[in-house]
Amino acid sequence: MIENTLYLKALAGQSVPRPPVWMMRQAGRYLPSYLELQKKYDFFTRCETPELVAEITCLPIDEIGPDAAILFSDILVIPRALGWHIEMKPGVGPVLDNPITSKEQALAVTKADALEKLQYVMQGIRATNERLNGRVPLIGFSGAPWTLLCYMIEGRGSKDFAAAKAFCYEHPEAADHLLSVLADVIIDYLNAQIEAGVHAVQVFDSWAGLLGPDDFNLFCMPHLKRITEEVKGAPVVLFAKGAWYALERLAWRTSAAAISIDWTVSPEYARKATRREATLQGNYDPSRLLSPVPVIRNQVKRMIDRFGKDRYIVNLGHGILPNIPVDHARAFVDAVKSYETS
Ligand SMILES: Cc1c2[nH]c(c1CCC(=O)O)Cc1[nH]c(c(CCC(=O)O)c1C)Cc1[nH]c(c(CCC(=O)O)c1C)Cc1[nH]c(c(C)c1CCC(=O)O)C2
Repeated sequence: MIENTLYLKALAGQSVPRPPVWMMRQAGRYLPSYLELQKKYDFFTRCETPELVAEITCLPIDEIGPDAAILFSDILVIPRALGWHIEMKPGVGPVLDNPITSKEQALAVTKADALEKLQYVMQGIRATNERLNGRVPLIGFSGAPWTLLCYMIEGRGSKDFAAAKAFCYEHPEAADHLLSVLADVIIDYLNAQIEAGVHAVQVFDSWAGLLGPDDFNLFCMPHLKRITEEVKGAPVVLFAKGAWYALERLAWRTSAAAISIDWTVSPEYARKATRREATLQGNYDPSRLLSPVPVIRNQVKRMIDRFGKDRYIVNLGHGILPNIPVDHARAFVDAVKSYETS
């Protein structure tokens, strides 16, 4: 039994006294307690050790108090399970040792034993639920096929992922093969997470907005749609960052329970684009958490007034930044908890 059901109620479209709140990347580098663990263990050791996963996932629950926990892991565990060696370089981000450069390499990718290699995540989920002890629901997640392809071809983070885009435009069949295999793995992976005990899953398509509407239809939409249809037993939330033009499609032509949005669209636009009936999540500008606390409080209140308290999950429009003072993160969450319609 889950004590705090606000997040799950919002996903189910049920009325709530106030909206739930959590923050993307809430278990991360703005927390001094996390930085202590970062010094002791390397990144993928943290991801692969169930006790550390449980401990890190619970840090923000104990210190900040959001209404849901997100499993500590990373989207790049999938390319790792497919055989890529990845290093998380401080100040640089993820670096893959031999990114895909040829059509032949992309066509040779199969799902192989990826799910077996990811079993440590399921162990992490079980350990986390024990530690959470039903206080809040646990969110599982995966990267989306397009965003994972970006890293597998580019080999590292990039402003425009120009090499990944060029590859897809030159070799559309090979790109489609890779995206389809990734979707297969993601479906198995999310279903296994649900079986292990997560209460909802979120699919991060962080680089969707690098594509225009037509290319989004080619490289993102069919796979996101299939994932929402084939992941069973828990609500699926889609976050296609930057793809404001696809809000209507994401809400109504997939089986997603909610759509997460970044801060470049207004609440009014997002509600209108999703015909006012979808559950939306977002969309506070992460940099805005640098504002003075009274400003954060006012902006959160106004944001809830504009979205409405129902069918709404308060969140940031992208991950929390490392330089956010913990007090400001707490003020964001507290502002939602003290929300009253007046
Ligand atoms: C694109 C992406 C990645 N990872 C993720 C995304 C999608 C969300 C987004 O767009 O922000 C998702 C992610 N990564 C991490 C989580 C854990 C749960 C959470 O608190 O949200 C989640 C949900 C831990 C992490 N993943 C990473 C860290 C920081 C490195 C460290 O702690 O040593 C954490 C806490 C490293 C990471 N992982 C990734 C990058 C680009 C980097 C380096 C830059 C950065 O730090 O943001 C890939």
